[in-house]
Amino acid sequence: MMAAENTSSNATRTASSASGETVIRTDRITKRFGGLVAVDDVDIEVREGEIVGLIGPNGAGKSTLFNCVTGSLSPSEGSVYYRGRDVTDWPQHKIAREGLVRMFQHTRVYSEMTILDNMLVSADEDTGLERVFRPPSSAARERAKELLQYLGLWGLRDLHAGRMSFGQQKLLEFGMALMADPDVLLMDEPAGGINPSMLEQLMGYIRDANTESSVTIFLIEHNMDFVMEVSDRIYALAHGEKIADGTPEEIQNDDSVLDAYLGRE
Ligand SMILES: Nc1ncnc2c1ncn2[C@@H]1O[C@H](COP(=O)(O)OP(=O)(O)OP(=O)(O)O)[C@@H](O)[C@H]1O
Repeated sequence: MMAAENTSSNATRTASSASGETVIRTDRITKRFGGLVAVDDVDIEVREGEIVGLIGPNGAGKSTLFNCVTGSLSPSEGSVYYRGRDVTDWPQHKIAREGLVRMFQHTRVYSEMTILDNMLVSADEDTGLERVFRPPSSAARERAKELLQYLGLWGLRDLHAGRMSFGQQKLLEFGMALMADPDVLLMDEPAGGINPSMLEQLMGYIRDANTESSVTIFLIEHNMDFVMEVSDRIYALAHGEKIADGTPEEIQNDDSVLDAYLGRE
């Protein structure tokens, strides 16, 4: 019912993803830093084919929850499941090998390398130093070319990444993430610092990755217009606790979400 009031593409995705297998699940995750409870007893679930948003005021615990899911932090309590397997104590690189790729708020492109080389070192072919010393396969080169053309960056391929604009670097980082052929992509504020004209473009790329390359997407976002438009479902955190989850429309009308953003207790 709610989904039908969204855009038609959103409604279609919501309908098709509802039956999807659970890809990520957290079971009562708590993360403490000393006396501070950054994430407090949080259950979330991301299903195959969904775009799921994670919102909340500054310090709500969003990045900490992401870090627990990707294995860069160990939760103090609770469990993380990836496709039904308990991965709570798995190191980050082992979870990443299962296809869970993380993008960061601040771009992590290699600024002294060309755009094309940034793409090639991101191919999902080798690990560690092998990536640097082994020449990329022709398949990786082909894929890099295809993605750079798609992202409008092929003409700039020989430019050092450090010379690109911030928005272009974010696009490059998105391309690098796709080179790893992700199963699930966790994006930390994809719209942050992007100019308005690039936002639509970025949303299109995220949707294409989801619909055409079957990438399940879980994203943290402060830009409300963006997260409401792109997400099938949204979780809201405040003070480490899950305060709401639902369709974008449900979240927009949720009193506890409004209270959290307005600072009302
Ligand atoms: N490594 C750490 N050590 C101590 N405290 C931390 C650490 N990481 C996060 N915190 C604290 O945990 C709380 C949650 O932080 P977190 O970065 O997860 O929030 P967030 O919702 O991602 O915030 P923002 O939107 O500002 O990025 C904050 O009070 C933060 O100061």
